[in-house]
Amino acid sequence: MSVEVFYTAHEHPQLHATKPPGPSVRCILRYLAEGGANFVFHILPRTSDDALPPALEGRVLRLRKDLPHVQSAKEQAEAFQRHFEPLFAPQHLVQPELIALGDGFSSLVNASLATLERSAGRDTHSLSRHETYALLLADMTFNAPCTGFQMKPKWLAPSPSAPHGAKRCRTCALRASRVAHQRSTPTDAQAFCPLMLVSDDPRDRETAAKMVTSCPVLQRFLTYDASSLFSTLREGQTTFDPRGVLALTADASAVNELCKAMTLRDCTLFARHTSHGPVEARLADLDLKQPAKLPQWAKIEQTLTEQGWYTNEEDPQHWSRELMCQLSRGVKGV
Ligand SMILES: O=P(O)(O)O[C@@H]1[C@@H](OP(=O)(O)O)[C@H](OP(=O)(O)O)[C@H](O)[C@H](OP(=O)(O)O)[C@H]1OP(=O)(O)O
Ligand SMILES: Nc1ncnc2c1ncn2[C@@H]1O[C@H](COP(=O)(O)OP(=O)(O)OP(=O)(O)O)[C@@H](O)[C@H]1O
Repeated sequence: MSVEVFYTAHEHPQLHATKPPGPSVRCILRYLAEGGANFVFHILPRTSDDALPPALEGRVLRLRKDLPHVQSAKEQAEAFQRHFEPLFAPQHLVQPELIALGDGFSSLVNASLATLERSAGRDTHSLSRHETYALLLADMTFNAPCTGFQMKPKWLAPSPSAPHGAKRCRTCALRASRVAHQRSTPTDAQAFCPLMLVSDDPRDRETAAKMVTSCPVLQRFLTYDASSLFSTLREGQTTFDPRGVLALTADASAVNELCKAMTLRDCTLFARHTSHGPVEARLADLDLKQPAKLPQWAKIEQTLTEQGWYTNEEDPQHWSRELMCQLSRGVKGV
């Protein structure tokens, strides 16, 4: 699905649905992917003879979905700057930049999205007609000879809500419960325990790395060089959520901290490298989660505990010995 739009930068960068008065650059938005909360588009020149304006070169456009739990692009950018940018080195982040949207932009893109075959469950999602901004992000896709990967590190420490003697971390427990119901997400398909990424034993880290990528350089990066990045992620997850959602007080600042921890538990790591170049690794999708999700997070913890997923004591009909999780091997990883 592609749609033609117009870029101007008179006062500030802006994308228009129709040609505005004065000079503008035509460009093409091509659907790349979508998650639960956002659409992502490649930005291309109109023809191979045209060039993109420097501000759009090497960028993708992220447009937020019209869903109640999704913040506006401006709120996303502000929350990123306030809460997450200070935690990581700039070279390890995908920095969002705001770009304004002209009248009719969302309707134009929505009409194009309607022509696209999208995954069931998400095919009704559309752009908010009231949104006036989108985000420009570094394009982290990669093409040969460049190799790369995208993965979610997820929960790098055991859930503080899990019962004593848990044999599964939050990610492994949720994966096991979904497998029992014949469900699997891309995170489940990663098929390693996140605690392995932060294990003291490099052999564990290497095993996880091999599940992420077949590229030896990127495996080495994940096993050794990414350790401080994963440690910072884990520290944020545990510092902002020391007691777990079930022990949460109504205190607004505790709720906000939990939302930060949950954001750090659901971000994406992109990494890539060319044959002789260094590895470029950046965290993305650091959109502050919203308190509206609290009941859902609490429900997940309750279910994982009550149905025995944490302790590997699930219903015999679904039971299988946990082999993947570090906790089942008696390794704490924290
Ligand atoms: O609850 P989880 O751990 O399964 O995480 C959800 C993710 O599932 P995953 O396990 O990574 O496949 C889920 O990812 P998918 O849609 O399955 O790719 C979303 O990221 C969801 O966040 P949001 O509702 O889009 O804000 C994520 O929800 P929360 O991070 O708000 O819990
Ligand atoms: N900067 C980027 N460069 C290349 N591809 C990207 C980039 N950002 C996102 N994508 C692609 O678009 C997909 C959806 O983007 P994103 O994770 O931002 O959406 P989301 O709705 O916030 O996701 P989630 O469902 O995890 O909440 C990603 O999984 C990835 O494949």
